[in-house]
Amino acid sequence: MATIQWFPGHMAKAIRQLEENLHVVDIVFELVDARIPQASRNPEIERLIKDKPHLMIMTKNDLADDQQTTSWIKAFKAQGLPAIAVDSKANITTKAITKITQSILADKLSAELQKGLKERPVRAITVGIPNVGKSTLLNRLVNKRAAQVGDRPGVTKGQQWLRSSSKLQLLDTPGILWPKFDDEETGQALALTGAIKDQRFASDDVALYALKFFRQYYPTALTQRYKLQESDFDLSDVDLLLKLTKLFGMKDDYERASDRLILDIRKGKLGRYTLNRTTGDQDD
Ligand SMILES: Nc1nc2c(ncn2[C@@H]2O[C@H](COP(=O)(O)OP(=O)(O)OP(=O)(O)O)[C@@H](O)[C@H]2O)c(=O)[nH]1
Repeated sequence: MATIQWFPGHMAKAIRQLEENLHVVDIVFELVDARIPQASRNPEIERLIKDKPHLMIMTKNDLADDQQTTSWIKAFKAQGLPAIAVDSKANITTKAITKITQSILADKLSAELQKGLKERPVRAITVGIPNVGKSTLLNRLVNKRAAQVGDRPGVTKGQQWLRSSSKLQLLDTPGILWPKFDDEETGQALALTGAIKDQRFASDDVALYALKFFRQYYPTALTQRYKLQESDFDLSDVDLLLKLTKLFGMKDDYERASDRLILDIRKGKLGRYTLNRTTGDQDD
């Protein structure tokens, strides 16, 4: 399997900037892809954030398996991490995030009021791996008519606070983390969802991973989409990929067929799915 080349210089700079920005925010919005809540998490994040209040935002929830999302929210909560799942394209997202943020910070905010301080907006930064949906969420959260609220002390030069509402402001520059994968499955899950650039992986490897996974967890989605027979499930993953290649009219070009399968899955044509399963929770 190809290994991602993260340039140490870029990584160090991103971390430095994140550490600087952490001083000026009340809360960190850590974004993970709801289809891969584990693979899209950077394991260093907790160390970087330290004691800062922290909200897990599971993006692309419209593409993920609802039951799994519910289990993941519970699992995060059990680790002391409040979590919410969102579709950044939906209007209700802003309200839901503002509400949960206010409840996480309720004690801090009411203590400030009791001290006689003025009511103020909460300040947040979004962080997450490339392609997880940081810009899309930021655009959803920000009231574009009155977006910029100007430079404030402490913010890295050139950065701005963006106003979401009277209750919430966001740093315009998200913190970029990198995915880390020491095992093949994590890499394949990242590749299948499009979190990693395609050319880094052999598409047939990713397609075989996808077939194995869908056969186990969403067999009906697979049979219905490609009009497979139940007996096709007796085939090995490789033979099933070859069968799909024929069904797609691609003769023996299994690489092209792999690309097509991957694209179908990414676009949600096989329905909603979650690749990282919470333990002890199987459906189908
Ligand atoms: N279906 C769905 N797609 C989403 C959602 N959020 C983001 N996307 C899509 O995911 C892709 C990546 O979103 P971006 O907002 O550009 O991600 P990013 O984290 O800012 O990416 P980088 O700039 O690479 O760090 C885009 O094609 C978005 O349309 C969501 O909630 N649901």
